[in-house]
Amino acid sequence: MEKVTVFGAGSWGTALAIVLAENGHQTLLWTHREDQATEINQYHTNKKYLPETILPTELTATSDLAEAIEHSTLFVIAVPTKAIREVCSNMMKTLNKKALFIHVSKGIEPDTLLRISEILEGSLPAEVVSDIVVLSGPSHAEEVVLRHPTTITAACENIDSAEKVQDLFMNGYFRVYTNTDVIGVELGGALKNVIALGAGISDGLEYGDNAKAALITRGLAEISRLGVKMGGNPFTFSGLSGMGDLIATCTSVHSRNWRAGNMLGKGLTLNEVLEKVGMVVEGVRTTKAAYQLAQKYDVPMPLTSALYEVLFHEKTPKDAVDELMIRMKKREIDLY
Ligand SMILES: NC(=O)C1=CN([C@@H]2O[C@H](COP(=O)(O)OP(=O)(O)OC[C@H]3O[C@@H](n4cnc5c(N)ncnc54)[C@H](OP(=O)(O)O)[C@@H]3O)[C@@H](O)[C@H]2O)C=CC1
Ligand SMILES: O=C(CO)COP(=O)(O)O
Repeated sequence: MEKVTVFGAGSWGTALAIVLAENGHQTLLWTHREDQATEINQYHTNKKYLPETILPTELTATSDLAEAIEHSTLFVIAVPTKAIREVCSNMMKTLNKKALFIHVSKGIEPDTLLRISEILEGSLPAEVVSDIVVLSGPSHAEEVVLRHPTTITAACENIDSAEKVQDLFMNGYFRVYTNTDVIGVELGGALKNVIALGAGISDGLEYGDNAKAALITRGLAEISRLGVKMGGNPFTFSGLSGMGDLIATCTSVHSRNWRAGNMLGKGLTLNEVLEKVGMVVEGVRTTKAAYQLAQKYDVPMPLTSALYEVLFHEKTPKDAVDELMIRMKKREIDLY
């Protein structure tokens, strides 16, 4: 059995910490909120993020970052994309040993256009990183804590590190596959959130199943188009971290991104929506990054562009959909 530290006690960090603790690993959950660490240690709950869940008593929490670092050399990074740099920078005040970094965040940084593993590589000196593995796939925390069957992918160019992560997490309800295509896995996980916002908008407008199926299918086409141009393996986009996660996020009431889109489709403003969801909606910032990537790589991404206009330039969702429908005629398959 191993010692593992999970950094970030939101819904996903907590759910993964439960999986690890149930697998027999000595798991410490770090939160930047002292009151939350106390709640987890005393009451074995995390009411804000997983209100119905009782945490295993073996799972302990701390708000002391130095203690969290000291605990292990296996670090699960489970904070939102926009917090990764701050967490790394704080870690570097005490981190003086090599650790395996397993990140589970799904985003791309606007302006720098970096994926999470690239942000980690740039924020952490090589002396403290034994490897970086991304764990990503269709996996809502709310279902994992119910021990419902879940499948996910651990990706690293070094297959040994991916297999190490597979062994750490795998159990009877949490099945982990491996992949060496980090670019494809990270891009699939981040870009599906953009399309999920669109699927939520479509449902908010009550456009029905035809429209949502179109969004998922054409969304996958534009994710793959960009992803392949950026160096991802085309097959990865039809795997768990691509199509799998896209389906889960576009069709689930658990999805923060779908829920946010749904409220936008019903007419709420972006600020009202973010206030109501109360958890990270990664797709908003990633829409900006994806729009910038589409321009940088000269890849047509009409759904992403339409969403960008809705989120950042006050286009109404209905106008955006109408304009998508009357674009120039196209062939469906653009690889011939
Ligand atoms: N939820 C899910 O089912 C899944 C989520 N993911 C991904 O995992 C990542 C985390 O998502 P999720 O757990 O849902 O997010 P939540 O919004 O549920 O939780 C985020 C957690 O990160 C903490 N946090 C935010 N900023 C900082 C900071 N600067 N320093 C330290 N801690 C911080 C929050 O603290 P505070 O309470 O103070 O805000 C909170 O504990 C996202 O990238 C998401 O896309 C991936 C798969 C599934
Ligand atoms: O990535 C997720 C499930 O795999 C979580 O998606 P949401 O952020 O939309 O809830």
